Amino acid sequence: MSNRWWEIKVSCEPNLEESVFWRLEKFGCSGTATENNGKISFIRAYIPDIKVREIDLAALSFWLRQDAVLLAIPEPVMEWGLLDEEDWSSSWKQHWEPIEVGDRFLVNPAWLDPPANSDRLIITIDPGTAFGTGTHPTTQLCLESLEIRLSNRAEEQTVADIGCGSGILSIGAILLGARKVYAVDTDPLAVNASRSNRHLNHVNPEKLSINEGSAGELLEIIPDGVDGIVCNILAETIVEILPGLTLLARPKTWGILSGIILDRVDIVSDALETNGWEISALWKRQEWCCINIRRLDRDGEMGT
Ligand SMILES: C[S@@+](CC[C@H](N)C(=O)[O-])C[C@H]1O[C@@H](n2cnc3c(N)ncnc32)[C@H](O)[C@@H]1O
Repeated sequence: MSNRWWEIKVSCEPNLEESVFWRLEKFGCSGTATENNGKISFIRAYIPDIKVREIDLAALSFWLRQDAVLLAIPEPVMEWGLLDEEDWSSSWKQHWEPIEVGDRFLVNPAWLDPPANSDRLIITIDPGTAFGTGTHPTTQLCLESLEIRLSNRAEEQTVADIGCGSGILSIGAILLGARKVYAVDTDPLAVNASRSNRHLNHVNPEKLSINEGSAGELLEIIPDGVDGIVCNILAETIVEILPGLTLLARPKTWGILSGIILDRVDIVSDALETNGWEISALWKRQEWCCINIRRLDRDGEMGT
């Protein structure tokens, strides 16, 4: 018998997007994709049908509407239906084209040939159920920030990718020349997806380690910390794990934090100050923003 998946489709105002993502993540969805026409966000998420019953989906729909009422935003519309494994994977494939990101990257779906004459760094991705196709603004902002951070002495730098999803940011960092990347994700399906994408991109496991867990688990592997941290998770989760990220930092460690909806920047920025970080740049795209950070205690040296 083939595996089946619930496909959940939510249409909502862009400023409800973060709250919808948060609910979907809590619900256990590991695959999500979004399109935004400027006025409405269309979010798709997938979850194996053995994990939830229809009554759970009805409850999810209720919570999404309730969140909108509390935020005084028009209520979202949620629909759901069952897909066979084959339909589920072709549904992904239909909605995804190669995409240029930043000045250097081209993210190419694994089932399409890469463009012949591109001078870009090609990241080949089959996301499986994991987040990270390169189409979401939060992923793009991270890749663009990595281009800046690794434009200088990349070969000397080690990077931690917290919440690696499909592994797209880790692979991007390796292609930019990082010495070593340590990736973690709490979702075992994301860990599997990252490992198979590492293989698809011919990245040596010695250069990119991928494990289940979060900042705490990484600290056991690399007690001396890293030169850079990239973390594309929602604002509330970033605040929660910030003390752990801080333990991974050295005096000159830089950070890239994405997945933050504009009106949640304040909670992240307060937590950053408490944990000894300052914001060096803030990039916005649609409703999302990505914060580039550096340590406050850098022995008086100005960071880049
Ligand atoms: C928005 S996706 C980012 C995926 C990819 N890094 C990207 O930029 O496209 C967030 C990922 O973080 C993982 N995650 C959520 N909470 C986490 C935590 N506390 N520690 C580590 N990973 C977490 C999720 O399973 C998910 O794969």
